[in-house]
Amino acid sequence: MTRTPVNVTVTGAAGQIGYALLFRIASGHLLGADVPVRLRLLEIPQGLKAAEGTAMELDDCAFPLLQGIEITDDPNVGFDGANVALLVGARPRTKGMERGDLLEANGGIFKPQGKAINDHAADDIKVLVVGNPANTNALIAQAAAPDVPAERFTAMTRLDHNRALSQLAKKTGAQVSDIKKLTIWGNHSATQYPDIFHAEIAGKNAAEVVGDEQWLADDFIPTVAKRGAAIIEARGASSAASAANAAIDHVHTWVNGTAEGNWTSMGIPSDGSYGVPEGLISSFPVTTKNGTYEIVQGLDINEFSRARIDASVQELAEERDAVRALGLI
Ligand SMILES: NC(=O)C1=CN([C@@H]2O[C@H](COP(=O)(O)OP(=O)(O)OC[C@H]3O[C@@H](n4cnc5c(N)ncnc54)[C@H](O)[C@@H]3O)[C@@H](O)[C@H]2O)C=CC1
Ligand SMILES: O=C([O-])CC(=O)C(=O)O
Repeated sequence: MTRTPVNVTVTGAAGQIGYALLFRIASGHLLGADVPVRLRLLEIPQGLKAAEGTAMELDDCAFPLLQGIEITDDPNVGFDGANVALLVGARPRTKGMERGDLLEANGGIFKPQGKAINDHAADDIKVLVVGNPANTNALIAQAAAPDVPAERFTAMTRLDHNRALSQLAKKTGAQVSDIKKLTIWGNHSATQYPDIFHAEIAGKNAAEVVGDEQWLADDFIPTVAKRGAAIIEARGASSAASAANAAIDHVHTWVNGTAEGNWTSMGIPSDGSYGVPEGLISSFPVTTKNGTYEIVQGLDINEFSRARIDASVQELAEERDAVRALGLI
């Protein structure tokens, strides 16, 4: 194997998403079947023992691509030389709790991690924040890393994107692989807006194929937006395997590119496109190529969509103002 190993840091490695994520990173699903990886598992002291157990299991898989595992509770060590950082460790939302409640508890985690990324990560660092509230946690980490290009901090809305693909496929009888150009706008929260007006199903406009605005408003959008809560209700724990899968998809697409004629959804710092205030980390339709991404421009936003995008962006602005008031950004 001639390629240089890529250093991948995973925080919250001993948690349920970590357990579903690490084996897929080590087996080549994150970066590619020919890319060796070195894993850094960052945990809090109480999580170290369980992380060691997971590392033992990773050893026991004898993954040919896995060139080392290091476990630490020190962010300065955890992010040293990191090329990819998956910030998963956070306090998960429990029954009846909204994401806003989590802002303060999680702010204390993401500020020091952002600083450690600033001081120690590799120059090409790419950051995906999974831990909720993901968009605003990404903003906190980014604000603490002024030397890292702002666009390297992203938040995960790929799970929402995948959920929307699946719901739309079910409704129309299409295969997921027939659906292209679906978009999640805004926050990874109940205000998010899954938009099918530009989506295509086997080349036909998805909104026209569905032809049922009431289903969109009263069924599709709330089902996708509240899926996280529905999983918690059913499982007694928040989404784990599907979240890990979406994290793999997010980074894989960022690094390896979107297919011609398609796009994906990522929470990224706004450049002001589509009226989203600059700097907010909001989900947009993006294409990716050679490890960079671009917002898809020039989409017509109808009234139905405009109101929903604005509502989610308003929530992001409120979260930003709240963490600003707490001195976290
Ligand atoms: N963006 C998205 O689509 C989704 C986000 N999530 C979020 O992902 C996060 C993780 O979820 P789970 O793995 O289920 O939680 P979990 O509670 O099973 O694991 C979290 C782990 O993070 C660790 N941790 C806490 N603070 C840390 C710190 N400062 N540094 C390093 N590790 C730390 C804990 O010790 C624990 O092992 C939650 O915030 C959850 O809400 C979950 C599903 C989807
Ligand atoms: O709702 C939660 O807390 C977990 C989550 O983000 C999701 O499943 O989308």
